[in-house]
Amino acid sequence: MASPVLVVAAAIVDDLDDPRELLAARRATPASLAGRWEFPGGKVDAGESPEQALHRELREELGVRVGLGAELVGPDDGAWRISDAYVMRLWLAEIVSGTPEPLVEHDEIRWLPVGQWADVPWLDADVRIVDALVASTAGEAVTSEDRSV
Ligand SMILES: Nc1nc2c([nH]c(=O)n2[C@H]2C[C@H](O)[C@@H](COP(=O)(O)OP(=O)(O)OP(=O)(O)O)O2)c(=O)[nH]1
Repeated sequence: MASPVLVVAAAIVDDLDDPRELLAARRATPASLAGRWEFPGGKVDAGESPEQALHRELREELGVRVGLGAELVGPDDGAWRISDAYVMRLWLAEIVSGTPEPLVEHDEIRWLPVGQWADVPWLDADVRIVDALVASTAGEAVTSEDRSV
């Protein structure tokens, strides 16, 4: 069987040191995925490193440049198996220039506040990844109630 194609994506947060908002993107295409939310990103092209591909995809899809933080290491040889055809790697990221807009395959982007990161209909394969992301950033994401004490 052919080895799965590598997809790279970003969990873009407002602040890598204190992540409170997560950027989710709603797919407009293809019809089978339209209306579901995902991490912006895409396939790695021949000759690209995963990180190069991720920067390219975020420029093309959202019009932003990012700084990458830690990778959210997955259970499938360090990555996240998302289907028979694809395996995904995901990095935390922070915008360093540009204002994100849904330029290509998305019709909406949304900053999800802390505590509501799972509250949109993510692509099926992303649900466990969002859960892992919430768990991995829980220690850093301080609620507004915490801040006031
Ligand atoms: N970008 C992205 N793709 C995901 C996620 N979760 C998930 O199952 N996928 C699937 C959807 C697609 O079937 C597959 C490939 O992603 P893609 O369609 O964004 O790749 P791409 O931008 O390179 O697409 P294209 O230029 O070939 O049209 O991965 C996710 O969180 N982000």
